[in-house]
Amino acid sequence: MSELPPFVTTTALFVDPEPALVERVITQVQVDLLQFHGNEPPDFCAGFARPWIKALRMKPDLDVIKQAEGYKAGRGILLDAYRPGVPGGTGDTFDWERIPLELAPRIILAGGLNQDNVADAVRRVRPFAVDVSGGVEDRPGVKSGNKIAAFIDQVKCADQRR
Ligand SMILES: O=C(O)c1ccccc1NCC(=O)[C@H](O)[C@H](O)COP(=O)(O)O
Repeated sequence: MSELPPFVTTTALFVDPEPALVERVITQVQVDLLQFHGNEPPDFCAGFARPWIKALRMKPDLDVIKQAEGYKAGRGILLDAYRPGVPGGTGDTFDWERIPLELAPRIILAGGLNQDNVADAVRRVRPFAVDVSGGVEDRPGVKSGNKIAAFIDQVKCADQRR
């Protein structure tokens, strides 16, 4: 961690952790931000000495505005695709039309993004940021420098056309 350049944010991602685990991680690792990707309630997310973001998985009946209001103390809301039994990294997209325009400045858009669809996503949703995992991998768990570069190029391109 000490070799990281300035302005890089280290994020610890949890799915329904025990509080003791979060405490142990933030004590032992230089973590800047917590990402909660399970069913953690707002009070739980806010219970540690770190800023946090909350992932909401876009289950068909999810009331996005109500949920986002509940987690308003966080630094942002990550919207991800919903697949039963899979907490994240599904590679699935969801219907971006479900994202209320007024939430866009707080939204980190995730779910099935890749170099072919991210420009369209940025233009349509206008999120604060995008998040990608599988779409920049050569095979599961192995990130591709070329795919990451192409992905970033597409995001920059779409940003310039805002
Ligand atoms: O990426 C994972 O394998 C993962 C596993 C369990 C919980 C969360 C996980 N990922 C969290 C992320 O923020 C992913 O980047 C996000 O789900 C998007 O993934 P993808 O659809 O593969 O781009």
